[in-house]
Formats: sequence, C-alpha cells, structure tokens
Amino acid sequence: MAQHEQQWTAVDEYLDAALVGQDAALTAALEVSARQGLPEIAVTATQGKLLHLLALTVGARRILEVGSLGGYSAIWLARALPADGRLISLEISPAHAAVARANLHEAGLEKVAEVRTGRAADSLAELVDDGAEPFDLVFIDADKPSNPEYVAWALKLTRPGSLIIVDNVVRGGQVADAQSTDPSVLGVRRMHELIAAEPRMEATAVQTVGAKGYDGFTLIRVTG
Ligand SMILES: C[S@@+](CC[C@H](N)C(=O)[O-])C[C@H]1O[C@@H](n2cnc3c(N)ncnc32)[C@H](O)[C@@H]1O
Ligand SMILES: [Mg+2]
Repeated sequence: MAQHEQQWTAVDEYLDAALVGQDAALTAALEVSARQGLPEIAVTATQGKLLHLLALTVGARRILEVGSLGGYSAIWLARALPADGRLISLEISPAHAAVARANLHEAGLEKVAEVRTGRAADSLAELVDDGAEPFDLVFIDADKPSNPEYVAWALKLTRPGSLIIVDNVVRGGQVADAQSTDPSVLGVRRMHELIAAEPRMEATAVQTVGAKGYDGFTLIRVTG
C-alpha cells in the first residue's frame, strides 16, 4: 500500500474510534459478508455514518438504495428511519440479497427494510409503474455504467427537496480523464452531463480519501 493510502487508512481508523465507535450489528454484517465471499466494496464506517446523518437531516421516511451488497450501507440508512419508515434496496445478485436480508434481520431492521432481487433497472421501472410514493433519499451504488439511467429513474421516484447520493464518482481520479474509455468512468461522466442539463436537479460532488482509497460522492438536490 502506498504511503498516502496507509495514512488515509490510519486517519479512518482514528475517525472511527473518535466519532463512529464500534457497533455489533455493523461489525457482524461485514464479518458475515466476508465469510460468504462478498467483495469488500461496502462504504466505510465514516461514510456509512455520513449517509445515516444525511438521512436524519433530511428527515427521510422513505429511502431507496440501488446496490445492496451485504446490506452494510442499508443498515446505516435504515437506522435513520422512523418506526413507520421504509427502505427498499435493489440487488441483482440473489446471493448478495440473501446476505443483505440476513444482516438487516440481525440488525433488527426487517420491519422497515426490504431487499428486492433483480436488475435494478427492472425494479425501478416496477416502482414507477406501481406509483410508488416518492422517496426522500436515494443512494445509488451499483453498476456504475448504468448511473445515468439510475439518476433518471431516481428523478421520477423523488419529489422536490429529495436528496440523491451517488457513490464512487471519482474512481481514483479517472473521472477527470475526458479520453477515458472505462465504462464506469463514462457512466459517471454521462451522469454528470445529464444532471447539468436537468433543470430539476442541483448538484455538487465531494472527493473522499480513506480506507477504501480515493473516490467521492455526487450529491443531488431535486428542485422541481
Ligand atoms: C458497491 S456494491 C454495494 C455496496 C453497498 N451499497 C454498501 O455500501 O454496503 C454494488 C452492488 O450492486 C449490485 N449490482 C450490480 N449491478 C446491478 C444491477 N444491474 N442491478 C442491481 N444491483 C446491481 C452488485 O451485485 C453489488 O452487490
Ligand atoms: Mg460504493
């Protein structure tokens, strides 16, 4: 690991200890996910807590997540919901979805959180067809080439004032490379073009470093 990456990880460890703390359900969720062979690509603890605090700050009652993996970020988000709130998380892999459901159950969140298996594009279309109530917060963290599509669906499934958060938009800095042919970089760049051209969205992005490397979030407020 390069020296700056060691430092980012050390700072994440310090921040976890200083501000986040240990949590049995979240630790267990990561342990179970690793044991089941899921890739270690969940958000970090400091990022999970950021999602949690943002959901509390917008008073989210309904949260939509695209990309569950083992349910780690879903636990952080669902814990911000009131008792009658709802989190729907979309996951293509039946194996990942099963781990996420078990982890949400172990965290005592099975009454508010649901994992739907299938291609997110299909599940999102179903939510629109079913006339789902608008979501207050959407967290997009699945296959990056589909980001433009996911943001377009999220706009249909939210209301003015909703917050949409997209993970992994910096990609180690590759996002700034206009010549990149990487499908994930292209997905993020096209998503930003779509947002910039959409009068019903206002957005910014933050670059992040930490235990999971150099990346970032795009934050979108739905304005109309
Ligand atoms: C980065 S992981 C999600 C991490 C999770 N949000 C967390 O931080 O704990 C991305 C997930 O998206 C899922 N995924 C990939 N393509 C998908 C698709 N087309 N529809 C739904 N889920 C998809 C993957 O199987 C994987 O579990
Ligand atoms: Mg991510």
